[in-house]
Amino acid sequence: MNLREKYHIPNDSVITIAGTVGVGKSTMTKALAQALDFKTSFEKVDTNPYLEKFYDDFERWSFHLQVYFLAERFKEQKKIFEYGGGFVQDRSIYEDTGIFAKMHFDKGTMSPTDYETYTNLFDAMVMTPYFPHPDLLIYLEGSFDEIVSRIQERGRDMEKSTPISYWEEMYNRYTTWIDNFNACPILRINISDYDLMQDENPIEQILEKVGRSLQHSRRYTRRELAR
Ligand SMILES: Nc1ncnc2c1ncn2[C@@H]1O[C@H](COP(=O)(O)OP(=O)(O)O)[C@@H](O)[C@H]1O
Ligand SMILES: Nc1ncnc2c1ncn2[C@H]1C[C@H](O)[C@@H](COP(=O)(O)O)O1
Repeated sequence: MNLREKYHIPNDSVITIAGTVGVGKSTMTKALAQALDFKTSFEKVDTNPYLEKFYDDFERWSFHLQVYFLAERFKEQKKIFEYGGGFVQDRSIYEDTGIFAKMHFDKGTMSPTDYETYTNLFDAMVMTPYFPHPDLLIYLEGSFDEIVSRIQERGRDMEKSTPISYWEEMYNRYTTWIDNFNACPILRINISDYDLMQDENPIEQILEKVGRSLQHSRRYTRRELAR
């Protein structure tokens, strides 16, 4: 029996991993996809033509970057749909608007006109009945100090030279965002409870929780559809 069968995880599930920069989304995406024999959908950082420019000058590049990310994630979403699911996705599309675009607008590094254009585009593309939402959003959380030390350790120059206040603002916004998120079911995982780098890899404990959350959410969806 494979791990998908063991934990009752349907073959066509779409699981998205959310959380602040450096919390461990890519690491979790790889580990889960490997255990489940699912495909992965990663954010491409190295080939992003705007990201470094954005960290150099938020005001000049924030709109370009958001439109770029939206297009990339929408293409990935289409690919996931065409394959019929069976994916783990590194970061959800909801964080682009709920965290990043909003934060730059609130801080004055995205103009009101650009923000309105962006949110109109986002709503037209994503917040419709035609957009397939993930079956489960796994939210990774942990202490701010641990997350900042992971960003430093990973060593992307553009992130290392960004003031710590930026990461702190983002961290606080994530906490509020997840408490109000309702686009799909959520499973919260604290990085201090499940350390994927340990010798005793806790992936099966995570799969057990994923399986239970997926069954619960599918039962809920069926009940809602029957109403
Ligand atoms: N469980 C863990 N324990 C220790 N370090 C970790 C763990 N998970 C990830 N890391 C490290 O933290 C850094 C950020 O992880 P990453 O998966 O790239 O985060 P994200 O995709 O959320 O930005 C990387 O250097 C990674 O090796
Ligand atoms: N929507 C976004 N706006 C600004 N910056 C973003 C957005 N999505 C991702 N990013 C940045 C944050 C990090 O520097 C890299 C990759 O994110 P990570 O959380 O490490 O996967 O892109």
